[in-house]
Amino acid sequence: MAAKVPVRTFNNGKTVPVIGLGTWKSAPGDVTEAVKYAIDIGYRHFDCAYVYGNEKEVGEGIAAKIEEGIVKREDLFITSKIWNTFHKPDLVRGALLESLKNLNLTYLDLYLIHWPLAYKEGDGLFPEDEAGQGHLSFSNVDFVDTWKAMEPLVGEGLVKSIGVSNFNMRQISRLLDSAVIKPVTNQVECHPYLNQSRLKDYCDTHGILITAYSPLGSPDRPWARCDEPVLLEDPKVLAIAKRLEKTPAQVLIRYQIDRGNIVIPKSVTQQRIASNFDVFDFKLSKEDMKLIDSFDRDLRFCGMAESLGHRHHPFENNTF
Ligand SMILES: NC(=O)C1=CN([C@@H]2O[C@H](COP(=O)(O)OP(=O)(O)OC[C@H]3O[C@@H](n4cnc5c(N)ncnc54)[C@H](OP(=O)(O)O)[C@@H]3O)[C@@H](O)[C@H]2O)C=CC1
Ligand SMILES: CC(=O)C(C)=O
Repeated sequence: MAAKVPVRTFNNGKTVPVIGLGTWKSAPGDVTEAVKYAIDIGYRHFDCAYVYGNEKEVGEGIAAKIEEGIVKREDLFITSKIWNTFHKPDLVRGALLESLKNLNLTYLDLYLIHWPLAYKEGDGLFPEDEAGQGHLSFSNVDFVDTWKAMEPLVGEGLVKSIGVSNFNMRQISRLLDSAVIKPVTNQVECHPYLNQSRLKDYCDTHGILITAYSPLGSPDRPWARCDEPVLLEDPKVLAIAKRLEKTPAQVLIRYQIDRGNIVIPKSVTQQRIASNFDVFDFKLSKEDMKLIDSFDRDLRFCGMAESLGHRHHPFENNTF
């Protein structure tokens, strides 16, 4: 039997496994097998999103393992995210129902506002503006109003918890001013090159857990440039991994766990899915944590450059 994954507790008392499998860029043809294998070896947490275009295939992996009797639905923690074109309050419930249908589930454990940015409703997931120069068409919907439409979903039993993603400190503060339900997590890019220490301190103060996305530096992001540093090949990370007799990925994953974060590395490769999960037999020393903290270089790999100019862009104006 697979070992139990340690959990963290949200501000609403619900628990979340500290490590989950990311699914962005996992091809529909690969992700079902990846999810099935992950469940077999003990993963219980899966990070999904409508915009990843593979929820149906993730759901097939989950359904297969429930059918086989390996897990029950309540053993699993499934996250999805509302995409930017569905922020208008009257679209929110329908967007959730669509993800539930894709995933073949009756409820989600966690539903996130994927970005604080709203795009024009109804014209595909990346609507272009009238000039048609590849510029995105924005919507004026305020994420505070989107949040107000998400809150009733908890009472309805369609989602157990709600949270945000890619929110900066000011945006969380605005949300908290009117929220009836506090977000349980802010899912943000987080790794040694962008360790988010100030945002983390702010979130800690308000009982909001950080979920670290792209913890390995997202080497397969579609816009990666060959002149950008590769975190998994950083000689300083390699040296720590060698000294501890761990893989660089294990060190990067353990870094998040030892900071109190939740971490969601993505892989569709069985051997990596397994080794990324094999991180519960060691802990980084205080000295190594401090050393890795010092690698920060404010380097963001998922900057949402195509939405610069949006009034709710989270990373413009040097806001953390
Ligand atoms: N809320 C948001 O806006 C965002 C959320 N996310 C979420 O976070 C997840 C993780 O982030 P992501 O950007 O995918 O990037 P990660 O940092 O998790 O890196 C994934 C890449 O690393 C490779 N990899 C995985 N394990 C290893 C290993 N042990 N050794 C070497 N290479 C490895 C994978 O390859 P392979 O698969 O081929 O094995 C893949 O190319 C996403 O999948 C998604 O669920 C990510 C970005 C934005
Ligand atoms: C990967 C992802 O969630 C993005 C870019 O929004």
